[in-house]
Amino acid sequence: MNNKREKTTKTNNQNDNTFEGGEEEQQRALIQCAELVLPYLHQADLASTSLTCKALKNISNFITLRRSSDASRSCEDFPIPFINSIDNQAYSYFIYSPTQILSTAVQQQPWGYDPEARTDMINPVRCSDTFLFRVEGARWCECQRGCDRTSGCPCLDYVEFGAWECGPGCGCGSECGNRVSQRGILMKLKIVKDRRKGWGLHAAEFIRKGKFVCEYAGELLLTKEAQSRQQIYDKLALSPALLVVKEHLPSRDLCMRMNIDATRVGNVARFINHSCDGGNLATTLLRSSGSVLPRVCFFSSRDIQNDEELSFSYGDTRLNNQGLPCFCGSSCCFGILPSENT
Ligand SMILES: C[S@@+](CC[C@H](N)C(=O)[O-])C[C@H]1O[C@@H](n2cnc3c(N)ncnc32)[C@H](O)[C@@H]1O
Repeated sequence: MNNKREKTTKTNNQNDNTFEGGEEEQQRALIQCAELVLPYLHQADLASTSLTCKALKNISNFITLRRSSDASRSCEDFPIPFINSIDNQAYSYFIYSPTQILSTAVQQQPWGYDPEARTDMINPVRCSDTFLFRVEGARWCECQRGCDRTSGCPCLDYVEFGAWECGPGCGCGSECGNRVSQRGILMKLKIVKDRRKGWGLHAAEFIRKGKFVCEYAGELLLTKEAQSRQQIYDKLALSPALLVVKEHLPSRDLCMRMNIDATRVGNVARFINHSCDGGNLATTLLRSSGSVLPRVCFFSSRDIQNDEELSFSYGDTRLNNQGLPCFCGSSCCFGILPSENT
Protein backbone atom coordinates (compact mmCIF):
# COMPACT_ATOMS: atom_id res chain seq x y z
CA MET A 1 0.00 0.00 0.00
CA ASN A 2 2.70 2.42 1.13
CA ASN A 3 4.91 1.47 -1.79
CA LYS A 4 2.13 2.25 -4.18
CA ARG A 5 1.62 5.73 -2.74
CA GLU A 6 5.35 6.46 -2.87
CA LYS A 7 5.49 5.42 -6.50
CA THR A 8 2.59 7.68 -7.45
CA THR A 9 4.18 10.64 -5.69
CA LYS A 10 7.43 10.11 -7.54
CA THR A 11 5.72 10.01 -10.91
CA ASN A 12 3.86 13.20 -10.14
CA ASN A 13 7.06 14.95 -9.12
CA GLN A 14 8.72 13.79 -12.25
CA ASN A 15 5.95 15.15 -14.43
CA ASP A 16 6.03 18.43 -12.56
CA ASN A 17 9.71 18.69 -13.22
CA THR A 18 9.11 20.92 -16.22
CA PHE A 19 10.23 24.54 -16.42
CA GLU A 20 8.83 27.23 -14.21
CA GLY A 21 7.17 30.35 -15.64
CA GLY A 22 9.53 32.86 -17.26
CA GLU A 23 11.86 30.13 -18.47
CA GLU A 24 10.14 29.55 -21.77
CA GLU A 25 13.21 30.64 -23.70
CA GLN A 26 15.35 28.09 -21.88
CA GLN A 27 12.81 25.37 -22.51
CA ARG A 28 12.69 26.13 -26.22
CA ALA A 29 16.50 25.98 -26.39
CA LEU A 30 16.53 22.66 -24.53
CA ILE A 31 13.94 21.17 -26.85
CA GLN A 32 15.84 22.32 -29.93
CA CYS A 33 19.03 20.85 -28.56
CA ALA A 34 17.28 17.61 -27.54
CA GLU A 35 15.81 17.20 -31.00
CA LEU A 36 19.31 17.29 -32.43
CA VAL A 37 21.01 15.06 -29.88
CA LEU A 38 18.44 12.47 -28.77
CA PRO A 39 18.08 10.73 -32.17
CA TYR A 40 21.75 9.67 -31.80
CA LEU A 41 21.24 8.02 -28.40
CA HIS A 42 21.29 4.31 -27.79
CA GLN A 43 18.11 2.78 -26.36
CA ALA A 44 19.31 2.68 -22.72
CA ASP A 45 20.57 6.29 -22.76
CA LEU A 46 17.35 7.46 -24.36
CA ALA A 47 15.38 5.74 -21.58
CA SER A 48 17.47 7.45 -18.85
CA THR A 49 17.16 10.83 -20.55
CA SER A 50 13.40 10.48 -20.70
CA LEU A 51 13.28 10.29 -16.89
CA THR A 52 14.69 13.79 -16.42
CA CYS A 53 11.71 15.98 -17.37
CA LYS A 54 8.38 15.92 -19.15
CA ALA A 55 9.63 17.67 -22.28
CA LEU A 56 12.44 15.12 -22.80
CA LYS A 57 10.07 12.28 -22.00
CA ASN A 58 7.75 13.43 -24.80
CA ILE A 59 10.61 13.70 -27.29
CA SER A 60 11.97 10.26 -26.26
CA ASN A 61 8.54 8.68 -26.66
CA PHE A 62 8.22 10.17 -30.11
CA ILE A 63 11.67 8.89 -31.07
CA THR A 64 10.86 5.40 -29.75
CA LEU A 65 7.65 5.38 -31.78
CA ARG A 66 9.45 6.40 -34.96
CA ARG A 67 12.23 3.86 -34.42
CA SER A 68 9.81 1.00 -33.85
CA SER A 69 7.80 2.02 -36.92
CA ASP A 70 10.74 1.69 -39.32
CA ALA A 71 13.97 -0.25 -38.72
CA SER A 72 15.30 0.99 -42.06
CA ARG A 73 15.32 4.67 -41.01
CA SER A 74 13.63 5.58 -44.32
CA CYS A 75 16.45 3.95 -46.30
CA GLU A 76 14.08 1.47 -47.97
CA ASP A 77 10.95 2.12 -50.04
CA PHE A 78 8.55 0.77 -47.39
CA PRO A 79 8.85 1.18 -43.62
CA ILE A 80 9.87 -2.07 -41.88
CA PRO A 81 8.20 -2.02 -38.44
CA PHE A 82 9.09 -3.93 -35.26
CA ILE A 83 6.17 -5.90 -33.83
CA ASN A 84 6.42 -7.26 -30.31
CA SER A 85 3.63 -8.95 -28.36
CA ILE A 86 6.12 -10.81 -26.13
CA ASP A 87 7.75 -8.17 -23.93
CA ASN A 88 8.23 -4.40 -23.78
CA GLN A 89 11.32 -4.06 -26.01
CA ALA A 90 10.05 -1.66 -28.70
CA TYR A 91 12.91 -2.19 -31.16
CA SER A 92 16.42 -3.50 -31.56
CA TYR A 93 19.11 -0.82 -31.91
CA PHE A 94 21.61 -0.96 -34.78
CA ILE A 95 22.95 1.38 -37.46
CA TYR A 96 21.21 0.88 -40.80
CA SER A 97 23.14 0.37 -44.02
CA PRO A 98 21.31 -0.96 -47.10
CA THR A 99 24.48 -2.58 -48.46
CA GLN A 100 27.97 -3.78 -47.50
CA ILE A 101 30.30 -1.18 -46.03
CA LEU A 102 33.90 -0.98 -44.94
CA SER A 103 34.16 -1.60 -41.22
CA THR A 104 35.22 1.88 -40.13
CA ALA A 105 33.04 3.85 -42.53
CA VAL A 106 30.17 4.73 -40.22
CA GLN A 107 30.24 5.41 -36.50
CA GLN A 108 26.97 7.19 -35.71
CA GLN A 109 23.64 7.82 -37.36
CA PRO A 110 20.56 9.69 -36.09
CA TRP A 111 17.37 7.64 -35.86
CA GLY A 112 13.92 8.74 -34.94
CA TYR A 113 13.17 12.43 -34.95
CA ASP A 114 12.94 14.43 -38.14
CA PRO A 115 10.84 12.42 -40.59
CA GLU A 116 12.35 14.44 -43.45
CA ALA A 117 15.92 13.64 -42.44
CA ARG A 118 16.77 10.75 -44.74
CA THR A 119 19.80 8.83 -43.66
CA ASP A 120 21.67 9.29 -46.92
CA MET A 121 22.90 12.54 -45.38
CA ILE A 122 25.30 10.36 -43.45
CA ASN A 123 25.41 7.60 -45.98
CA PRO A 124 27.83 4.80 -45.26
CA VAL A 125 30.49 4.26 -47.93
CA ARG A 126 29.00 1.75 -50.34
CA CYS A 127 31.53 -0.78 -51.48
CA SER A 128 30.48 -0.52 -55.10
CA ASP A 129 31.44 3.18 -54.92
CA THR A 130 34.81 2.41 -53.49
CA PHE A 131 37.84 2.30 -55.72
CA LEU A 132 39.21 -0.56 -53.64
CA PHE A 133 36.51 -2.87 -54.86
CA ARG A 134 36.92 -2.27 -58.56
CA VAL A 135 38.83 -4.65 -60.73
CA GLU A 136 41.65 -3.09 -62.69
CA GLY A 137 40.79 -3.14 -66.39
CA ALA A 138 37.23 -4.32 -65.77
CA ARG A 139 34.84 -4.46 -68.73
CA TRP A 140 31.71 -2.35 -68.42
CA CYS A 141 28.79 -2.51 -70.78
CA GLU A 142 27.92 0.57 -72.76
CA CYS A 143 24.31 -0.33 -73.38
CA GLN A 144 22.13 2.76 -73.52
CA ARG A 145 18.94 0.83 -72.81
CA GLY A 146 18.10 -2.06 -70.49
CA CYS A 147 20.34 -5.10 -70.93
CA ASP A 148 18.99 -8.47 -71.94
CA ARG A 149 19.97 -11.47 -74.04
CA THR A 150 18.96 -9.68 -77.26
CA SER A 151 20.98 -6.50 -76.57
CA GLY A 152 24.34 -8.33 -76.73
CA CYS A 153 25.29 -6.92 -73.34
CA PRO A 154 28.79 -8.21 -72.40
CA CYS A 155 27.85 -8.29 -68.68
CA LEU A 156 25.50 -11.16 -69.45
CA ASP A 157 28.43 -13.15 -70.86
CA TYR A 158 29.83 -13.34 -67.34
CA VAL A 159 26.82 -15.27 -66.09
CA GLU A 160 28.68 -18.55 -66.69
CA PHE A 161 30.97 -17.55 -63.78
CA GLY A 162 28.02 -17.20 -61.40
CA ALA A 163 25.26 -14.66 -60.87
CA TRP A 164 26.32 -11.38 -62.48
CA GLU A 165 24.72 -7.93 -62.73
CA CYS A 166 25.61 -4.69 -64.48
CA GLY A 167 27.89 -2.55 -62.34
CA PRO A 168 28.50 1.08 -61.36
CA GLY A 169 30.51 1.87 -64.52
CA CYS A 170 28.01 0.42 -67.01
CA GLY A 171 26.16 2.68 -69.43
CA CYS A 172 22.69 1.38 -68.52
CA GLY A 173 20.68 3.10 -65.79
CA SER A 174 19.18 1.88 -62.55
CA GLU A 175 16.06 0.67 -64.41
CA CYS A 176 18.14 -1.97 -66.29
CA GLY A 177 16.68 -5.48 -65.96
CA ASN A 178 20.11 -6.82 -65.05
CA ARG A 179 20.24 -4.92 -61.74
CA VAL A 180 17.53 -6.79 -59.82
CA SER A 181 19.36 -6.72 -56.50
CA GLN A 182 20.45 -3.07 -56.68
CA ARG A 183 17.15 -1.33 -56.06
CA GLY A 184 16.86 -2.08 -52.36
CA ILE A 185 13.99 -3.94 -50.71
CA LEU A 186 10.88 -3.64 -52.86
CA MET A 187 8.44 -5.69 -50.78
CA LYS A 188 6.71 -5.18 -47.45
CA LEU A 189 8.49 -6.85 -44.53
CA LYS A 190 8.20 -6.69 -40.73
CA ILE A 191 10.34 -7.72 -37.77
CA VAL A 192 8.44 -9.84 -35.28
CA LYS A 193 9.61 -10.94 -31.82
CA ASP A 194 9.41 -14.62 -30.91
CA ARG A 195 9.66 -15.85 -27.31
CA ARG A 196 12.45 -18.34 -28.10
CA LYS A 197 14.22 -17.10 -31.25
CA GLY A 198 14.20 -13.35 -30.54
CA TRP A 199 13.44 -11.01 -33.45
CA GLY A 200 12.75 -12.58 -36.85
CA LEU A 201 12.08 -11.16 -40.32
CA HIS A 202 8.59 -11.85 -41.73
CA ALA A 203 6.81 -11.22 -45.01
CA ALA A 204 4.16 -8.49 -44.74
CA GLU A 205 2.70 -9.43 -48.12
CA PHE A 206 2.65 -12.44 -50.46
CA ILE A 207 6.06 -13.03 -52.11
CA ARG A 208 6.20 -15.02 -55.34
CA LYS A 209 8.94 -17.66 -55.79
CA GLY A 210 12.19 -16.34 -57.32
CA LYS A 211 11.87 -12.72 -56.12
CA PHE A 212 14.87 -10.78 -54.80
CA VAL A 213 14.17 -10.15 -51.10
CA CYS A 214 17.28 -8.43 -49.70
CA GLU A 215 21.03 -8.67 -49.48
CA TYR A 216 22.99 -9.41 -46.31
CA ALA A 217 24.44 -5.99 -45.54
CA GLY A 218 27.00 -5.29 -42.85
CA GLU A 219 30.60 -4.41 -42.13
CA LEU A 220 33.16 -6.23 -44.25
CA LEU A 221 35.88 -7.48 -41.94
CA LEU A 222 39.29 -9.02 -42.29
CA THR A 223 39.33 -12.52 -40.84
CA LYS A 224 41.47 -11.53 -37.84
CA GLU A 225 38.98 -8.79 -36.87
CA ALA A 226 36.04 -11.19 -37.39
CA GLN A 227 37.66 -13.75 -35.08
CA SER A 228 38.33 -11.23 -32.35
CA ARG A 229 34.76 -9.81 -32.57
CA GLN A 230 33.35 -13.35 -32.39
CA GLN A 231 35.24 -13.94 -29.13
CA ILE A 232 33.75 -10.73 -27.69
CA TYR A 233 30.22 -11.69 -28.80
CA ASP A 234 30.64 -15.16 -27.24
CA LYS A 235 31.83 -13.62 -23.96
CA LEU A 236 28.93 -11.16 -23.85
CA ALA A 237 26.50 -13.94 -24.87
CA LEU A 238 25.18 -11.60 -27.57
CA SER A 239 22.98 -12.78 -30.41
CA PRO A 240 25.51 -11.94 -33.15
CA ALA A 241 24.91 -11.49 -36.85
CA LEU A 242 28.37 -12.35 -38.17
CA LEU A 243 28.14 -14.21 -41.46
CA VAL A 244 31.16 -16.03 -42.87
CA VAL A 245 30.88 -16.96 -46.54
CA LYS A 246 33.40 -19.24 -48.22
CA GLU A 247 33.34 -19.34 -51.99
CA HIS A 248 35.23 -22.03 -53.87
CA LEU A 249 36.54 -20.38 -57.03
CA PRO A 250 36.37 -22.51 -60.18
CA SER A 251 39.93 -21.75 -61.24
CA ARG A 252 42.54 -23.66 -59.28
CA ASP A 253 41.89 -24.76 -55.73
CA LEU A 254 41.14 -21.33 -54.30
CA CYS A 255 38.62 -20.45 -51.65
CA MET A 256 37.55 -16.87 -51.05
CA ARG A 257 36.34 -15.94 -47.59
CA MET A 258 34.10 -12.98 -46.72
CA ASN A 259 33.21 -11.89 -43.20
CA ILE A 260 30.10 -9.70 -43.00
CA ASP A 261 29.21 -8.46 -39.54
CA ALA A 262 25.71 -6.98 -39.24
CA THR A 263 25.73 -6.88 -35.44
CA ARG A 264 26.47 -3.12 -35.18
CA VAL A 265 25.81 -1.94 -38.76
CA GLY A 266 23.58 -3.80 -41.19
CA ASN A 267 20.14 -4.10 -42.73
CA VAL A 268 17.08 -6.19 -41.89
CA ALA A 269 18.76 -9.40 -43.09
CA ARG A 270 20.42 -9.44 -39.65
CA PHE A 271 17.04 -10.59 -38.26
CA ILE A 272 16.68 -13.65 -40.50
CA ASN A 273 16.63 -16.77 -38.32
CA HIS A 274 17.92 -20.25 -39.16
CA SER A 275 15.85 -23.17 -40.37
CA CYS A 276 17.26 -26.73 -40.51
CA ASP A 277 15.19 -27.54 -43.63
CA GLY A 278 16.79 -24.67 -45.60
CA GLY A 279 13.85 -22.31 -45.00
CA ASN A 280 12.19 -20.32 -47.75
CA LEU A 281 15.17 -18.22 -48.89
CA ALA A 282 17.94 -19.23 -51.29
CA THR A 283 21.33 -17.57 -50.90
CA THR A 284 23.09 -16.37 -54.06
CA LEU A 285 26.50 -14.72 -54.38
CA LEU A 286 25.92 -11.89 -56.86
CA ARG A 287 28.70 -9.92 -58.55
CA SER A 288 28.36 -6.56 -60.27
CA SER A 289 30.61 -5.90 -63.26
CA GLY A 290 33.82 -4.37 -62.00
CA SER A 291 33.51 -5.44 -58.37
CA VAL A 292 35.86 -7.99 -56.86
CA LEU A 293 33.60 -8.98 -54.01
CA PRO A 294 30.20 -10.55 -54.47
CA ARG A 295 27.16 -9.57 -52.41
CA VAL A 296 25.22 -12.18 -50.48
CA CYS A 297 21.65 -11.97 -51.77
CA PHE A 298 18.47 -13.72 -50.70
CA PHE A 299 15.79 -14.82 -53.19
CA SER A 300 12.51 -16.52 -52.29
CA SER A 301 12.97 -20.26 -52.96
CA ARG A 302 9.19 -20.83 -53.03
CA ASP A 303 5.99 -18.80 -52.77
CA ILE A 304 5.87 -17.16 -49.33
CA GLN A 305 2.58 -16.21 -47.68
CA ASN A 306 1.85 -12.92 -45.92
CA ASP A 307 3.01 -13.15 -42.24
CA GLU A 308 5.27 -16.15 -42.87
CA GLU A 309 8.71 -15.99 -41.25
CA LEU A 310 11.67 -15.75 -43.65
CA SER A 311 14.53 -18.15 -42.95
CA PHE A 312 17.54 -19.86 -44.46
CA SER A 313 20.06 -22.47 -43.35
CA TYR A 314 23.04 -21.04 -41.41
CA GLY A 315 25.11 -24.10 -42.49
CA ASP A 316 25.53 -27.83 -41.91
CA THR A 317 28.40 -27.92 -39.44
CA ARG A 318 27.71 -28.35 -35.74
CA LEU A 319 30.92 -28.27 -33.75
CA ASN A 320 29.56 -29.71 -30.52
CA ASN A 321 26.39 -30.89 -28.84
CA GLN A 322 26.48 -27.94 -26.49
CA GLY A 323 25.55 -25.41 -29.19
CA LEU A 324 22.61 -23.02 -28.90
CA PRO A 325 19.21 -24.75 -29.05
CA CYS A 326 17.37 -24.52 -32.36
CA PHE A 327 13.65 -23.75 -32.39
CA CYS A 328 13.11 -23.68 -36.15
CA GLY A 329 10.22 -26.12 -35.76
CA SER A 330 10.94 -28.01 -38.99
CA SER A 331 10.39 -31.77 -39.08
CA CYS A 332 14.13 -32.34 -39.71
CA CYS A 333 15.32 -30.00 -36.91
CA PHE A 334 18.71 -31.04 -35.44
CA GLY A 335 17.87 -29.42 -32.10
CA ILE A 336 21.00 -27.22 -32.10
CA LEU A 337 22.03 -24.29 -34.28
CA PRO A 338 24.90 -24.72 -36.76
CA SER A 339 28.27 -23.47 -35.48
CA GLU A 340 31.75 -23.26 -36.95
CA ASN A 341 35.14 -21.99 -35.83
CA THR A 342 35.25 -18.41 -37.08
C1 LIG B 1 21.44 -13.38 -37.11
S1 LIG B 1 20.66 -13.41 -35.56
C2 LIG B 1 18.98 -13.52 -36.01
C3 LIG B 1 18.16 -12.46 -35.31
C4 LIG B 1 17.97 -12.70 -33.83
N1 LIG B 1 16.88 -13.62 -33.61
C5 LIG B 1 17.74 -11.39 -33.09
O1 LIG B 1 16.87 -11.32 -32.21
O2 LIG B 1 18.46 -10.42 -33.35
C6 LIG B 1 21.12 -15.05 -35.08
C7 LIG B 1 20.66 -15.42 -33.68
O3 LIG B 1 19.24 -15.60 -33.67
C8 LIG B 1 18.88 -16.71 -32.87
N2 LIG B 1 18.30 -17.75 -33.76
C9 LIG B 1 18.35 -17.80 -35.10
N3 LIG B 1 17.71 -18.87 -35.58
C10 LIG B 1 17.27 -19.55 -34.51
C11 LIG B 1 16.56 -20.77 -34.36
N4 LIG B 1 16.17 -21.52 -35.38
N5 LIG B 1 16.29 -21.19 -33.09
C12 LIG B 1 16.69 -20.46 -32.02
N6 LIG B 1 17.36 -19.30 -32.09
C13 LIG B 1 17.65 -18.84 -33.33
C14 LIG B 1 20.16 -17.20 -32.22
O4 LIG B 1 20.30 -16.53 -30.99
C15 LIG B 1 21.23 -16.73 -33.19
O5 LIG B 1 22.48 -16.55 -32.56
